[in-house]
Amino acid sequence: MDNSIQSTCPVLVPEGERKPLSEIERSIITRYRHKLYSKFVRAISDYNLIQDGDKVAVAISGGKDSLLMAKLFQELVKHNKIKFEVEFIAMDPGYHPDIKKLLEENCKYLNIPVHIFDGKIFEVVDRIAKDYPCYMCARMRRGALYNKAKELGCNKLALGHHYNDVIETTLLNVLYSGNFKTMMPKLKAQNFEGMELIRPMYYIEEHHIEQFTNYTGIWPLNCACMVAAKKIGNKRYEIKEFIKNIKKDFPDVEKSIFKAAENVNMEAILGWQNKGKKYSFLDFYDENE
Ligand SMILES: Nc1ncnc2c1ncn2[C@@H]1O[C@H](COP(=O)(O)OP(=O)(O)OP(=O)(O)O)[C@@H](O)[C@H]1O
Repeated sequence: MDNSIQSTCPVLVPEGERKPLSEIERSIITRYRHKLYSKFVRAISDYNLIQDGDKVAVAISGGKDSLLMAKLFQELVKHNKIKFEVEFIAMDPGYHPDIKKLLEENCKYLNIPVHIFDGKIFEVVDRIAKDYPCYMCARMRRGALYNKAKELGCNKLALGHHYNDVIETTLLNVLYSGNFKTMMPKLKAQNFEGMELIRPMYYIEEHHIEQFTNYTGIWPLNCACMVAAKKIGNKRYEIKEFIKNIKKDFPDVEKSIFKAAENVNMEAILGWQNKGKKYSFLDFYDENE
């Protein structure tokens, strides 16, 4: 892969003035309806992510994706088609005080009543997982978020992963881990009984989130990590560039990668795993002769 490609966090800094809240909220169902709100609602419906009676903890890191997700949830609650409740949660993993202030200010400006709680994850990860901080951080973060969600009486935890995260994860697994595994729109939590993780931004394209963020004039948190930042190259940014390059010759490449997980042909698969057990096509080769 080209060594000159970006291996650190891309930074999003909106060019214009911050728009009034009423304009930002209106834009979600007018200017950005097709690109954002309709796709959010469609993923919730296609994958049956939310039902009447649910209480969803919406996880906010303060980045562009989760700030938008919070506003999309508020819009959905307002529309009242599904009778469910939301709580907004943000775990402070040990952010620099200026970063934390930006998170608080953005949530206040956007009228997102967020519960910010201490996770102290950066400190622990830096101490015990110096070489692979991202993996450990993600695991600890997930646990902390589930705990908080449970404490608030929620049965679902919503994360702000989007369409491009899904595609990049699928490709990362094929290219670097030698397996075919996508990022699922929902899954049951393993260590938190009755709790489900949902990804309602599943169909939303990242460049549309960037367009929206630019339009709002809100400065999201960029690169708030205090452990891995600048220490290691991030394969995800390399994959982003890689996809961007293939897209020049094959504009539908993202759609194809996304669809691949919907169209797995079980007659052309050598092996698979299910509930921790491995299978080979040979195990079933002589069946139904
Ligand atoms: N400190 C945190 N507190 C609460 N939720 C978090 C936190 N960090 C991450 N999340 C949740 O996990 C999702 C994925 O995290 P990741 O670090 O990959 O974010 P990202 O792709 O940079 O998205 P974002 O723009 O929302 O930060 C976020 O969108 C958010 O829902």
